[in-house]
Amino acid sequence: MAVSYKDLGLTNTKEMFAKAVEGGYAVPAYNFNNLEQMQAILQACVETKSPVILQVSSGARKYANATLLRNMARGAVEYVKELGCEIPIVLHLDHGDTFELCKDCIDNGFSSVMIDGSHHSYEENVALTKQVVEYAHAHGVSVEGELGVLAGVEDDVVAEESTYTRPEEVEDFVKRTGVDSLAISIGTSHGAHKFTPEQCTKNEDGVLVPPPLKFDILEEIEKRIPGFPIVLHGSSSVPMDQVEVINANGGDLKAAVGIPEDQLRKAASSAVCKINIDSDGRLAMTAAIRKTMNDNPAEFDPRKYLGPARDSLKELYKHKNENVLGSAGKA
Ligand SMILES: O=C(CO)COP(=O)(O)O
Ligand SMILES: O=C[C@H](O)COP(=O)(O)O
Ligand SMILES: [Zn+2]
Ligand SMILES: [Zn+2]
Repeated sequence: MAVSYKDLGLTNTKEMFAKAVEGGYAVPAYNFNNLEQMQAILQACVETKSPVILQVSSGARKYANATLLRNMARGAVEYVKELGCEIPIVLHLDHGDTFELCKDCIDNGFSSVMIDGSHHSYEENVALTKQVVEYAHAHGVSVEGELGVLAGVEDDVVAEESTYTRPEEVEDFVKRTGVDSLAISIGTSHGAHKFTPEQCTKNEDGVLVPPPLKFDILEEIEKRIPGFPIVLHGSSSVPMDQVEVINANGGDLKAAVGIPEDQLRKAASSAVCKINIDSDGRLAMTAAIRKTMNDNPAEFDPRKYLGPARDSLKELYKHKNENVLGSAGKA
């Protein structure tokens, strides 16, 4: 039997995005695969009074089981009430690649889905996205589409180079598909290695500084679809202090580079109203786990290393909400 997101107490993105575009901030979209990530996201967003998008990739569904994830989202709504602050919560499919997957999520309590047809031809992308929108909207569910390809691994597809979004396509795409938001490619990419050292310059401290995002493309897009909700994927900043902790405790992460926070702040103040962050959370958890295990070699209670990992993740997300996305206080 199908389960509607409304029965779980979740919301779609409609009002959430309208407020974010109007207010010049971005709603955080944090990926989760397990209990500790869920706790960290919810605690951080309640403490900062931020709306939140809980993101589930198809990999997360395989890892954690769709039924368990759905019931965790149901639990999330009750948990935030218990914490004393009712923030709007969206359960979102990240990088859906087929109609069937999107339909399955819609039938299983998701309030928002992404259909990423950007690896297909333009016309195929339009047709696939439109098909998902028709089914989703009949159920009150929001849909995110994508135009342009991000470099890196996406939907198990490896793109060596990004293809920036073509502003001249966005108006036609939005009109013909009926999507509620649009993910664009302006220089971000997935993972902890977003740029090669050759693509970067070095600042006076020897830190790699990547090329700036293509704000000219974003501006051109905004001119063509004024006020339309825009989404940025691949928006981890890859904090060097976390990378250093990982490497100092047996890790081996080389030449990791992310998107500088000032670039994201600037994007959040525009029509960009959803910013996707996953890798930074992975780094924070890994750093805390590596350090705790190294410092306490006799410890074997998972709570003793997952607990600090969760707390570090929570601090990271509070920082993002307060100092980067501007979503704090907007719930
Ligand atoms: O875009 C993302 C999820 O869809 C995550 O991006 P990062 O790898 O930069 O965290
Ligand atoms: O965009 C990808 C997200 O970071 C999710 O990653 P995943 O597919 O490994 O769960
Ligand atoms: Zn894509
Ligand atoms: Zn993504």
